[in-house]
Amino acid sequence: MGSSGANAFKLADHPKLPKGKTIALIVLDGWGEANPDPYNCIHTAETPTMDSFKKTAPEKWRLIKAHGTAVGLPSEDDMGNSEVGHNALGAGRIYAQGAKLVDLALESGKIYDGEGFKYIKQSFDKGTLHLIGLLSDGGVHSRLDQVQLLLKGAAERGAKRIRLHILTDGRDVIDGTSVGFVETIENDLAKLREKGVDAKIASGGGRMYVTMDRYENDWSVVKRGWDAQVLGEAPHKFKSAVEAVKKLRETPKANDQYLPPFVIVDDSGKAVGPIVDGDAVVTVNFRADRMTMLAKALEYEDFDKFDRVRVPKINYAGMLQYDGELKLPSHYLVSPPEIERTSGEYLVHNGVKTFACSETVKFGHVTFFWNGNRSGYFNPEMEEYIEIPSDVGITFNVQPKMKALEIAEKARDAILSGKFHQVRVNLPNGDMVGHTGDVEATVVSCKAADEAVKIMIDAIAQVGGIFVVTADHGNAEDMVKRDKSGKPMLDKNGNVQILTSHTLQPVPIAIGGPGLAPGVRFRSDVPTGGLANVAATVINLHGFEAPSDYETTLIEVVDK
Ligand SMILES: O=C(O)[C@@H](CO)OP(=O)(O)O
Ligand SMILES: [Mn+2]
Ligand SMILES: [Mn+2]
Repeated sequence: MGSSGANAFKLADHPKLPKGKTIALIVLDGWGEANPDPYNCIHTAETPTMDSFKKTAPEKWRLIKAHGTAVGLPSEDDMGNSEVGHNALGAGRIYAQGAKLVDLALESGKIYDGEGFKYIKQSFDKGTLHLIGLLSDGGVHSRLDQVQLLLKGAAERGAKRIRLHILTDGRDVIDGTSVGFVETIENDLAKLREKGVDAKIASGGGRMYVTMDRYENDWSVVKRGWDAQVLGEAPHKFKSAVEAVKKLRETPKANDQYLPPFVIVDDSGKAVGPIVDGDAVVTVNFRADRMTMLAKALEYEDFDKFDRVRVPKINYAGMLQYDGELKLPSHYLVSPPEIERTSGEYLVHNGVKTFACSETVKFGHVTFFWNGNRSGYFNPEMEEYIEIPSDVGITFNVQPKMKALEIAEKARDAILSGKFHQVRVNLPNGDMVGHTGDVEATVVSCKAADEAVKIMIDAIAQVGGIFVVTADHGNAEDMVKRDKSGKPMLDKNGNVQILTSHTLQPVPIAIGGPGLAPGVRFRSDVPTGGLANVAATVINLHGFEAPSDYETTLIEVVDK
């Protein structure tokens, strides 16, 4: 099909469901379902609105899968995340995602035959190959084994001088694991050196403080990385990265996510790996949101977000292309999934006016990811997207309510305005505060999210509309690392190991509201339904049949 005119997007009328209802489509970020437990912050928190759905209308409440192959990830051990979750929610189909595509390209060796690798290879003779990215096996933004394979593959194909610029994690993996990951990669580099490749770690820093900001929330994060990676300047200088990470973790409250930037220096105190003219650079994260800002800094000639001081002439490629619309970066090692004909695009072609809103840290989730990794509007006459500025310079346990109230109020106004048929929001609380590992703050955050849901549901009641409340993956419902039997695991000091990452849990979906036609309920014959089934469901509730290649709808209409 593709974009052969509006007709290609025409949807058939739903045989039973009416058009024109206002639908609030609410995504609670990081809100999974798990057994009651002291580390289940959603259970601990007062969440009367979310609880009421299950209690009062069990035939309109169910769980759906939000991790692993149900969202296009390599295996059932892969926790869900926002990118794949919102892609599935918006696109209604399951696409092999970045992690999987990179695995396949590395396994087959095709990664080395592509245009992107040939492009960076031009620098191997005279220049240095720099790899910049998240160093962990979290599998959300990058994966250690992929970096290891790429390192080896590049060395075998002629890279003589390699520098790594690492970002420590602690968000997709347990805090404190950075040391082990750095040791592992140092081993690999030592083996390469034995083979005559000059391979070293050149710089580093914690992902949330250095480089991996998103949606232009705080450019100073990217600047800190630029200074270390490109200019070779950082407040902390060390002889080795293992020493760096160990030392920096000794300061009170140190955390892998927030380690300050450091550079590795030689005996004379000179940085071992600034990026200079003639070098090649690969950003090794496959996921887009937290690499886009750096990609702009590396690629754009006109750039005014911070003073780059020196802009080296480099051959730069992303692991993937991070933004298909902006064609950013223009060179990449693996082609991203081609997500097209998303529900958002169908709806604008069928007269459904859409409003989308979140705060900065999740704004791209309900727009860019939702629309298949596409920036901007399909049709500005039919859509309005509102971004509420997120707090900057704090960790979100300090303000766990975040902007939930503001998002809900904007959505409420949009619902009451009568201008929109779909009002879509993401409430970040469970996820963003869950990632801090602060259990008490996460409880507060979940309550705030629940209150926000109530505001929107009340507005829907006023206009006779419909609500669909769901989530993109788990996080706040389980805040502790568990052994196989489910018991919390302890570290060597006897403290429980706090889980800052997402989970493998399913997420709830609830539908309701006075506009929901009588007889609508969840089908019982889609037991393995997942996030990708939501798009067809919502399209039905707007009064249309879903495209035939979409994952099936979760609802049926029984005669009443
Ligand atoms: O913060 C992020 O980048 C990820 C975790 O790595 O979370 P989410 O997928 O919820 O955006
Ligand atoms: Mn999320
Ligand atoms: Mn998250």
